[in-house]
Amino acid sequence: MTETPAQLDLWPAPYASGAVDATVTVPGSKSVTNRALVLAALASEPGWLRHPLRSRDTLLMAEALRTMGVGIEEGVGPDGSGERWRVIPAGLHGPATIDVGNAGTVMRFLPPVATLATGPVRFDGDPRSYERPLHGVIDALRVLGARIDDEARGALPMTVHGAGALEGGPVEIDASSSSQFVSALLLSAPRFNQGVEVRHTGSRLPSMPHIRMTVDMLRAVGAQVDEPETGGEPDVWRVSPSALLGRDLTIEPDLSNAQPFLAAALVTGGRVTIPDWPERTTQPGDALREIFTEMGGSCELTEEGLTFTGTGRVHGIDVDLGEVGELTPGIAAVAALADSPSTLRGVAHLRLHETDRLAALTKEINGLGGDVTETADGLHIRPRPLHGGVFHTYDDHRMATAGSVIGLAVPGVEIENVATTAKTLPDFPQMWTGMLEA
Ligand SMILES: O=C(O)C1=C[C@@H](OP(=O)(O)O)[C@@H](O)[C@H](O)C1
Ligand SMILES: C=C(OP(=O)(O)O)C(=O)O
Repeated sequence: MTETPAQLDLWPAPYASGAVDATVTVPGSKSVTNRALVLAALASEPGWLRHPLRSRDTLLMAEALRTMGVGIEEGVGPDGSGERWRVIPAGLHGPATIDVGNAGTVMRFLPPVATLATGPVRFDGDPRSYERPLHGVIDALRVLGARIDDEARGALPMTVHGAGALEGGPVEIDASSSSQFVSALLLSAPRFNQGVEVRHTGSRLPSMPHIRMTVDMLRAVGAQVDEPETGGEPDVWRVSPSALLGRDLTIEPDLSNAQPFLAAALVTGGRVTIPDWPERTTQPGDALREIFTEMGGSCELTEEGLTFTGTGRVHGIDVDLGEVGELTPGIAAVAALADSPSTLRGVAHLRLHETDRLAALTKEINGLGGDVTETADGLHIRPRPLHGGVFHTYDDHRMATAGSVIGLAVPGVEIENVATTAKTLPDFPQMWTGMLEA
């Protein structure tokens, strides 16, 4: 049956009649929260997470760890200091069933953890999770000594038969389809008998800042990591076996979720401040300072946070986004509103993200009158006058926020299933309207 508009869940994206001027507090980073949960669960003593992100992806991670025996007490700190979760490690056990949703971090980071549990741990998730690459993790874990039943061969659903320990040691993987393969193996490696030596053998390795984030967070809990950027062999990471410390960790705001708000300043010629923007960070969203400046704005990092100011003019950009792939939908949205063409390169692997992001962006921007073509590894975007219409999101949070950016500048854009932003930013619609009312 074909879907009629009446059956769609449509959210009229607010149009900005003038320049936005707002301060927007952005919740914690998905990538940092889910790494912190895994590392705290594998530690030898309890730990705390301050300001963790509470969203679908992080609640799935917390629930999965609980199912294997970890204690996670969600709560708020005293005197309105915000969300504060206590993680109490325990002997990991099956039988357990883990719902990964469509969270790359859950489907990739937890199979190595499950090898350390006693008993079978079943992994299942949204239909899209069956299509997302997982072979790098499955094949590597087998080489390192794990028993896995993957009836779909290299994909979900599957069962990891945890033996309470994993031998570990050297392994080669091709992580060109997802950096999360490398991060997954490194995060659990201190608990493998021999630790791990991961050698990436493929061509490109995307999302390097996310691998740096993994290495930094491992070191912060006491792990010993050798890696290419501090003098190690290229494309080789080594983690030694060791106990991990329970820490009291403050989670940074999610800079990729700050993107639509910064984009709002850029496309309306306004000003947006994001408090608590870290001075130093491994989050890929930090690259927005440079990318959005090149596209026509300017930014300043002060004690108040990052203030981004637009001029009302938006320029196209030619940029390799391989390191910061998750920023692509938001950059494409801004590029569609620019005064010159853009070429976004280095992001072929986005075809296997929450949805095929290259196809989805092309179809939806063109559906509003745009002129976008897919290239082998990205998008070519020639700005055209856009008109209103339905912007489909394909269960992809970043499609919903990208469409909302276009809606600021184009009257009559309706976002289908804006609730999909719950994956990483459940309050997005309220935050967006709040920004415009400020
Ligand atoms: O490790 C992480 O937290 C992430 C790594 C990246 O994945 P890919 O390397 O698969 O793109 C990124 O796109 C994703 O949003 C989060
Ligand atoms: C690719 C993304 O998520 P995941 O962690 O599910 O891979 C993303 O958030 O843009």
